[in-house]
Amino acid sequence: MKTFDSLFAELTAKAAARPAGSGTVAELDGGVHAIGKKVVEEAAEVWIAAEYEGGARTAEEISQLLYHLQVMMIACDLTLEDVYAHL
Ligand SMILES: N=c1c2ncn([C@@H]3O[C@H](COP(=O)(O)OP(=O)(O)OP(=O)(O)O)[C@@H](O)[C@H]3O)c2ncn1[C@@H]1O[C@H](COP(=O)(O)O)[C@@H](O)[C@H]1O
Repeated sequence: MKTFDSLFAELTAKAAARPAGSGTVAELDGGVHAIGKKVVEEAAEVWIAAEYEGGARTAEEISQLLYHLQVMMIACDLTLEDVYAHL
């Protein structure tokens, strides 16, 4: 099973290698403004799922929010340690 750290390693490698067809590369190329919109959209979907759609859908939406947050971290040249330092 993937973890937050292993997904971040995978996305970092994709950002460096830029394989064709990668949604991560496409999202990074969209820039911080576009990535920010995805973060806000997914955060809203977490809220709606938690309030109306049950645990399974909420978990799925949270996973998508975590993904877009990681894309934002990479776009901003932030490491896991940069974030963990504030936990
Ligand atoms: N975990 C994720 C992941 N979570 C969310 N997403 C993206 O976020 C979108 C969220 O889905 P929604 O249904 O909310 O959005 P949507 O409006 O239908 O989609 P869009 O029209 O906005 O693309 C998905 O369509 C994916 O584009 C993800 N994209 C990739 N990953 C993982 O990231 C890794 C690298 O992926 P690639 O860069 O695509 O190879 C792989 O392990 C993937 O499994």
